[in-house]
Amino acid sequence: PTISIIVAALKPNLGIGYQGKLPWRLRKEIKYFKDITTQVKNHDHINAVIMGRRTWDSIPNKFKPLPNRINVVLSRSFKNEIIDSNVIHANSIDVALNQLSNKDQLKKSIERIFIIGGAEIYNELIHDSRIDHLLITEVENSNKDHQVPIDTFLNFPIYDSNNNGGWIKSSKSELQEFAGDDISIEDDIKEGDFVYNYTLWKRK
Ligand SMILES: NC(=O)C1=CN([C@@H]2O[C@H](COP(=O)(O)OP(=O)(O)OC[C@H]3O[C@@H](n4cnc5c(N)ncnc54)[C@H](OP(=O)(O)O)[C@@H]3O)[C@@H](O)[C@H]2O)C=CC1
Ligand SMILES: CCc1nc(N)nc(N)c1C#CCc1cc(OC)cc(-c2ccc3c(c2)OCO3)c1
Repeated sequence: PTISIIVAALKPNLGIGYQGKLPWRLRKEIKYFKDITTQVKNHDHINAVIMGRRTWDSIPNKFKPLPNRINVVLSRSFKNEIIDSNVIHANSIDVALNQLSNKDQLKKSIERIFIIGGAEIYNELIHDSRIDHLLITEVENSNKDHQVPIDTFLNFPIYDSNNNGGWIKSSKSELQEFAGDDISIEDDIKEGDFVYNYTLWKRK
């Protein structure tokens, strides 16, 4: 299965969190995240989401485990175990990927794997050659008089003019193809002071 990082980040500094939570509540963005991480082409398959322990802790209980997806939580103090049919604990990304490839212990085979945060996980895995795609929701603040409190940032090389870490932004039609026709990819979505766009990045 392909492995994609999926993240919503405030330009230009790529802020992604504040005091352990999301810095914003973007209704349509949450639906996009749910749809794109849940949707499978083959209904005998299921997708997996991999997240750091702090992100797991920060998701409100009523929303976790994220439904219709295998939830893998990473912690260095976890034993590697299957908690229930949809929750797996792992103490490294390698163990997590091995558990997901172990067909006989999973009811359905995995179609896509999404790395869903947070900062520590993103900033480690952006350098991992196993990551195939970046799905970045580029968020901008349209109200110059309103500062957005942020304390957590991505360290992604992709916007550096010279090297951009070998990543290149795909066209909107390539993103639409990745998402499939059931997911509408709107441009310049406005919610409150925020304007945001969904983007797909591939390796050169
Ligand atoms: N804007 C967005 O799209 C998103 C933003 N966020 C934000 O990110 C922030 C959380 O990020 P952050 O605090 O960095 O925490 P993370 O969610 O990245 O979790 C960090 C924890 O994951 C475990 N971990 C990290 N690397 C490894 C590894 N290689 N192997 C095993 N376990 C590992 C450790 O757990 P342990 O300490 O137990 O060993 C570590 O403390 C929050 O503000 C959240 O809202 C999160 C998701 C999406
Ligand atoms: C949903 C935000 C998001 N967008 C994108 N583009 N990529 C991501 N990786 C994420 C994420 C995430 C993890 C997360 C963190 C969180 O608080 C820190 C809450 C949720 C969350 C997950 C499901 C929800 C929901 C919130 O509200 C309604 O349903 C989900």
